Amino acid sequence: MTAPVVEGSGLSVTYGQRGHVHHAVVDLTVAVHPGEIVGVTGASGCGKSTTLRLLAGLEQPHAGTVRLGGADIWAEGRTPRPPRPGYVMPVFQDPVASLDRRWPIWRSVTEPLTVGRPRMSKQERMAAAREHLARLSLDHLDVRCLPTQLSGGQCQRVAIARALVAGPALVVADEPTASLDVTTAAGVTRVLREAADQGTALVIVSHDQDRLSVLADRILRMNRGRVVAEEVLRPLVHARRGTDE
Ligand SMILES: Nc1ncnc2c1ncn2[C@@H]1O[C@H](COP(=O)(O)OP(=O)(O)OP(=O)(O)O)[C@@H](O)[C@H]1O
Repeated sequence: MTAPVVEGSGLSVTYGQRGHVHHAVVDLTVAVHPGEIVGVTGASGCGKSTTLRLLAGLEQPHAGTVRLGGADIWAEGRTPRPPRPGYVMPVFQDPVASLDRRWPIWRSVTEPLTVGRPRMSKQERMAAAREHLARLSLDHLDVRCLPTQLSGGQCQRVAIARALVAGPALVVADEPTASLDVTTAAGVTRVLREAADQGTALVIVSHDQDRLSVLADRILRMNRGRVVAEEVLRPLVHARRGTDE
């Protein structure tokens, strides 16, 4: 089996002060491998989004370690050290807030392509944005428009296109299909699965159990900050990708 893309061990996060302490995540251990889709579900407030932020290196745990690409990202203190820029791409719960309001969407979508790669012209970037947005049924959009001119569901798909465009090692997505109708959500599900088939690992938070059952290889159920159940839906995922054949 290949090395995990992300490995969280004994993670705990506590909010509040003495007397009013709230344990948002408690002793959480999880490893996600290339090409694997892990769903995280549970009641509102059980710690799903905090778990995503921990695995993305966006929040420092009060206890435990987070390894991205094998490196302990908090080893040197309060500044996370991911393996490389763009190694992990987040899709936040508020899709409008996750995009820069001043940037036309072609710029947001293709920004990850500008990091450590040959320079692309504006025309090339606009064409790449159109191509990736078309895969998410947004081919009718003018790529020069601003996020403020789009619906929440359209922004969500723009954010997903941005997250996937450069083939990151890991995508963490908070309710990526929440604002979408059934047909559009199915299209997004297909694109996320295709990304996994290309080797990207995904951690998806969702309240939608049916959607997760279709999408995920493994589902973690959380309650009061803890993983209380793990359901393996596709146990042969690593063999399927030929990593241990
Ligand atoms: N910055 C913060 N300060 C204080 N408490 C917080 C903070 N962030 C989260 N919490 C608390 O930690 C707990 C877990 O929050 P989290 O957002 O991870 O839950 P969730 O399962 O994602 O919820 P939802 O499904 O409603 O988005 C909640 O009780 C929340 O109120």
